[in-house]
Amino acid sequence: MDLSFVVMVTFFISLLSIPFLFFTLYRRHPNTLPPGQMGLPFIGETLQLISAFKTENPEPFTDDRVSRFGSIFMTHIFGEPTIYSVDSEVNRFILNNEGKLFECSYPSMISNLHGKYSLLIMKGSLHKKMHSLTVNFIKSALTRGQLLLHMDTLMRSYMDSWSPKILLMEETKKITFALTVKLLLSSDPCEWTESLRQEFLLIAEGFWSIPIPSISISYNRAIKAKEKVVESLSLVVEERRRAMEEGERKNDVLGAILDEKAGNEHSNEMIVDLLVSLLLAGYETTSSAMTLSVKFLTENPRALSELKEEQDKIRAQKGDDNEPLVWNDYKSMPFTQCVISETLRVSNIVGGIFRRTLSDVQLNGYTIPKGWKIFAALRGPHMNDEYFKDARTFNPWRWQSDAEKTPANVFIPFGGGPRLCPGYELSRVSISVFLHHLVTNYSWEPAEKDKVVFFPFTGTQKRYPIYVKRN
Ligand code: HEM
Repeated sequence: MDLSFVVMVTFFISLLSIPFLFFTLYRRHPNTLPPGQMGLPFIGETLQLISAFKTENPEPFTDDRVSRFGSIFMTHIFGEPTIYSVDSEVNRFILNNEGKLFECSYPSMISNLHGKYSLLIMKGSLHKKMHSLTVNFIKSALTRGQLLLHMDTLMRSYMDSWSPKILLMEETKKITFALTVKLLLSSDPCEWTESLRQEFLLIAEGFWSIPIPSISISYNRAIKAKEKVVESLSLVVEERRRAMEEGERKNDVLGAILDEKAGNEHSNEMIVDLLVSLLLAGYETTSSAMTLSVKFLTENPRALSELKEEQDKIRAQKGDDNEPLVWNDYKSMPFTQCVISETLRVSNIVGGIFRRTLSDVQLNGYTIPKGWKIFAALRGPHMNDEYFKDARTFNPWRWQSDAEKTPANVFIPFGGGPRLCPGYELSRVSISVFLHHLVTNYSWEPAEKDKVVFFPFTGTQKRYPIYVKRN
């Protein structure tokens, strides 16, 4: 039988069964769920959400529903009835109760492309162990200084290769990829890392596509790219195991995984999935934050001049222009940190996180039944005037005066609880070093009008074309 016929039949059967399933789910707990609306059968409100997040101002999607239903409402997105929360306390509760009341549950296209041993998907004690191994390794690599040195060298050499007109988003992607590969595998940029990066671009394009290879070209390409990446990285792991047997040690994440007591018991599949998850999670996010920080600074000349003054001072204290930044330099950039926090707050690189309830859970007076999907919209509190005056305006100075007044559970661009982003400090340091070299050595201006969008990833529509000139 023709495969596409089978797919179509399956598709229509699921289409017909969704209202029934939903009706059954909803009827079991009719009065305990938050109010909301479910949109069309099967696709629910997914298209409204996507079209809002493809604009510069996605807020009306949530504002409209919050004004009618409150800060926790019910909707139907990405194939499932979902409880959508923009309430900061509820969001924090969800994050902190990971593994107890909730568990990570990304839409299938994302989880399929990650693999079952991805840090984002793994659960239980293995997740706990691998999460803390990653966090500890990154922390010590940063504070011991060797990672900062790599960053410095990489950023200078990439910036030296810039032509007068660049797409900043593409350039920052190359930089963050090279840096992550160095951190994970000690590999320097070469043909192999570039071809690996091309495969990662294809994988990322497959997120948010319909997860059926026979009807989605981008998903099909992403699956094939993932297979190539797995094959390529498996060879690296094999080779490293052999080298370690001969006594060779490398100070990178792969070395740390193989070095630990159970290192030999970890399968290649597990190690590769873990490496892939770090590359996927760190790559688009940090490069978007770098690009957007430059865009926001360009549009706020006063902020740019204050940041440049701070960075020029740091450079002036160095013996010569090639002297790399060290940890103490990073720790003496208070205004740069305000710019980074404000960029993260306004751009909401990760707009929210998906979870599933592990039992019936009480949230703000509602009972959310076991098995329901929850979306904790991290973006909601970040864009709320109650916590941030003129929340929709980029204002880095707010972090000088309001920092102590903002409750800790409100500003959470890196999530929280057991799944707190292991790359949170790494990305802040990378953005700081990037801004340092950019503002102390270059001037630039936008080459075209461009705008920020939030779907499928946060970034700019035209990848931020700029004319750039070395001073
Ligand atoms: C601006 C940059 C970044 C932002 C905004 C960001 C944001 C986040 C958020 C919100 C989460 C929580 C997801 C959840 O709870 O389900 C997360 C998790 C994660 N991030 Fe990041 N991230 C950034 C950079 C990085 C970098 C540089 C790396 C790696 C080198 C990284 C690796 C990860 C991984 C592996 C997870 C999953 C952790 C787990 O589930 O245990 N991220 N990130």
